[in-house]
Amino acid sequence: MAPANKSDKDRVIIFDTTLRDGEQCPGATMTFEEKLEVAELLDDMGVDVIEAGFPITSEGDFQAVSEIARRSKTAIIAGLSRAHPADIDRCAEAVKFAKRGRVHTVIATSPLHMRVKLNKTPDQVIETSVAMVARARNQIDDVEWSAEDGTRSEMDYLCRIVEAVIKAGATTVNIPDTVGYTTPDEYTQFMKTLIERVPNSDKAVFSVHCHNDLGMAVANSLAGVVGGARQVECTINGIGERAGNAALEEIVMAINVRNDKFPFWNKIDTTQLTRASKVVSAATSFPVQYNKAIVGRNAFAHESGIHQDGVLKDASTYEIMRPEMVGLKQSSLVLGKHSGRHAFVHKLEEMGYKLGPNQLEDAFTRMKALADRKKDIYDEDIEALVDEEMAASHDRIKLTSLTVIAGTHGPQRATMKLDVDGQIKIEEAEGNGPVDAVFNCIKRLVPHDAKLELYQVHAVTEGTDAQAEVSVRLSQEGRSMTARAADPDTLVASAKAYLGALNKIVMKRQRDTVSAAAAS
Ligand SMILES: CC(=O)SCCNC(=O)CCNC(=O)[C@H](O)C(C)(C)COP(=O)(O)OP(=O)(O)OC[C@H]1O[C@@H](n2cnc3c(N)ncnc32)[C@H](O)[C@@H]1OP(=O)(O)O
Ligand SMILES: CC(C)C(=O)C(=O)O
Ligand SMILES: [Mg+2]
Repeated sequence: MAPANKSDKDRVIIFDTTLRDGEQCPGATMTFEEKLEVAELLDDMGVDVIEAGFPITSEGDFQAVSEIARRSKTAIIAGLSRAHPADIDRCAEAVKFAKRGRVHTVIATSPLHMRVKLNKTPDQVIETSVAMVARARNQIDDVEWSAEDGTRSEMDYLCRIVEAVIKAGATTVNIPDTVGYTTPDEYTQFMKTLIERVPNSDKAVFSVHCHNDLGMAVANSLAGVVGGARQVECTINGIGERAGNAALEEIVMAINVRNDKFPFWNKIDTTQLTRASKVVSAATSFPVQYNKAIVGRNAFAHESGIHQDGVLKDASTYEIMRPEMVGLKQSSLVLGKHSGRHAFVHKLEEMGYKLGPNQLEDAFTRMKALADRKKDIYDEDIEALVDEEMAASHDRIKLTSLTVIAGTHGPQRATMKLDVDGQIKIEEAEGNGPVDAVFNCIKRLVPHDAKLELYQVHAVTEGTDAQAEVSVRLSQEGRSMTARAADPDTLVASAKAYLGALNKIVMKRQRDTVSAAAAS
């Protein structure tokens, strides 16, 4: 039913061709089961017409279209066919199982395509179109006719052929921008002129089908609707021939968000858009570009401090739609080198940390330093960084700097600067490997007889730039102390972990001395 302030004439029929035009692009072929899964999802999310395939293509495509037709709930199931008797019959046979089926027949109408590709005169193309639409209508009530390369066709000729196919029984007339050539104002005018000049245009729904060769598929589709079309052909994630088709999620959200400019309505449940994007991406193995409108992983993510601060104060500062509208739980604040303190504090609070002003400032500085070296900062990185910050706040021995020479030509050599009770000390040491050199350096700087009982390294997150988390256990006089430290540099993490355990030993010894003195 139409929303309160809208009528049926403002309704835009959403025709999804992910399973036909989407699947046509190299590498996007889906299995039978994947096609069924995508079709079910499209049906559930309120797509009006699902173009399930091109039945003459192969036995597999015929079976997929037939099965999708059998399982269809409310959507019309369409199949594509050339303007060829065998194609039409095969298509009608496949979609006949649907509650509502559609035969979609296509033929090119541009001078170039008719002459070079079809080797037919314009009159022959009209004759064939009329015959094929009539043939389809003899088998099914719902017939769509498409003028391939429509936007490069001559207007007078297009008016003639469109009038003829509507007379022959076409219920939908599609004027594709097959090669993504048109522009928004041109396409609005094109559709307007065609609809005005074709005498029986009120007997069919006019449709747009735009390709993205110049990145204008969505803008052109909307412009075509402004020009009078009431069906939009599109695909999930904008997949399709060459640079793709108009993206369904972008069309639908543009109509929802800018209804002042596009005063139309459709039946899509927008909260399923994110899921649909993921299902199609998985089925086709086509990754979704990070900055893809609506469904890209950055579409509702903010890393810049000024933006994060704005979003925390009021999301509408930097978001023109709420993430819940497209099926996301919430927008995300990603920490990185562009982040500010507001977002950092917010993230810490979310993770259950409450730091004092000095600790917070230190942790923030270290997060920035880490972000300069590491591409992605995960919650685990923050956790490692803050835990270490809290543990290190009372340390008597602190690492100031470390340089290690490693490689195939040993011996490995470490140069280390430590702050020991406020005094800066520097030393060099060699070792049997870089870690050994680092630990030998510490022993020179802070002589001790603790034994190394455990040394363990693992990656905190994924990737070659992941932080290394090192655990070190030292034992002295029957007591063991363990410490952990994380850093993108494994040797720095090793030094910090060793010093963490050593600090614990020193602190413990200090506490024991104080309590012994108190007892005597
Ligand atoms: C703009 C679009 O997206 S249109 C849809 C494009 N999609 C596809 O092509 C995917 C499925 N296609 C296929 O599986 C095959 O191309 C088939 C089964 C349709 C045809 O295969 P073949 O018979 O081997 O022909 P082939 O694909 O090599 O050539 C196409 C033939 O169809 C003709 N043709 C092209 N478009 C049409 C049309 N709309 N109506 C009638 N004939 C057409 C061509 O002129 C050519 O005919 P010719 O052999 O007399 O020169
Ligand atoms: C089959 C038609 C509608 C098509 O995909 C195109 O012209 O791009
Ligand atoms: Mg196409």
